[in-house]
Amino acid sequence: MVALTLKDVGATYGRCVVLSDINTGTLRGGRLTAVIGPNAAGKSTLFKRIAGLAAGPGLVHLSDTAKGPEAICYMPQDTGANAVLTVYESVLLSAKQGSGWKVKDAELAEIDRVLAALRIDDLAFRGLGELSGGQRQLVSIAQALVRKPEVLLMDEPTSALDLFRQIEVLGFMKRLSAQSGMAVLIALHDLNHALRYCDDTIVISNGSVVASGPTHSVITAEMLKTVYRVEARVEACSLGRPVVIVDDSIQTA
Ligand SMILES: Nc1ncnc2c1ncn2[C@@H]1O[C@H](COP(=O)(O)OP(=O)(O)OP(=O)(O)O)[C@@H](O)[C@H]1O
Repeated sequence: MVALTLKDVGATYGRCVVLSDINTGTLRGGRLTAVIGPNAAGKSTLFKRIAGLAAGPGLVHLSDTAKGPEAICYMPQDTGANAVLTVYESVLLSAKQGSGWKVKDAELAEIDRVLAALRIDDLAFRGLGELSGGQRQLVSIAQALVRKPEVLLMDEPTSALDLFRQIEVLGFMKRLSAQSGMAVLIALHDLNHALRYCDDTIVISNGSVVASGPTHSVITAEMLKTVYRVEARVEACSLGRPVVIVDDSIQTA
């Protein structure tokens, strides 16, 4: 199974240093890892750096990969809609990225399978430009999945989805990563989603990793206070699951 390790990784935009000295333990296939942190902490930049779309020092090391650099797929936060294409065409185009133009029956079957799994098969022949924000986000997930990456970097993939779709997509990603051995990193703002679905969590603040490890040990009242500046509790709900309850913001002078 694929394993991703970051050693002393940094990222810069021109002369502006946005990330520095990012070290992770080995991020293994088959697991979901949440990447959390306040706005502008550097989560998207970390994904871009891992995907080779941002410059910076350090080493992004991928082992046990069958595909080499093609193994990594980055699903951006903002998904532009090319109004000319239909959903099906856009997903097919994504599946064929980097390979020839001959389309095999197995590739078409895979597209059908992914669209059905995300319950957007009814949108297949709609134009991208006429979709809602949530529908577009689901199409972006389909575009990423048909590429069959070994490492999938999902930047706030549920931000436009309703509650039902949020838990459906995250539950689906958890089952898929366990079955396929894909390593999935998900930038999230909903910490209860991280607690429920993600095996591990990396906390980024001001361009550095301030905590990482099993999600339940990382999302604590102390971390919420220092990183997010909120008074909060992590308590078991009536079903025994840990949940974050936010009481107040901490006002600083
Ligand atoms: N292309 C760019 N050029 C210069 N600075 C950038 C660029 N993209 C992002 N930044 C800066 O890098 C910092 C980190 O941004 P990034 O998008 O990685 O944060 P984030 O943690 O994903 O935030 P959010 O939760 O708000 O999406 C911010 O200060 C941002 O202004």
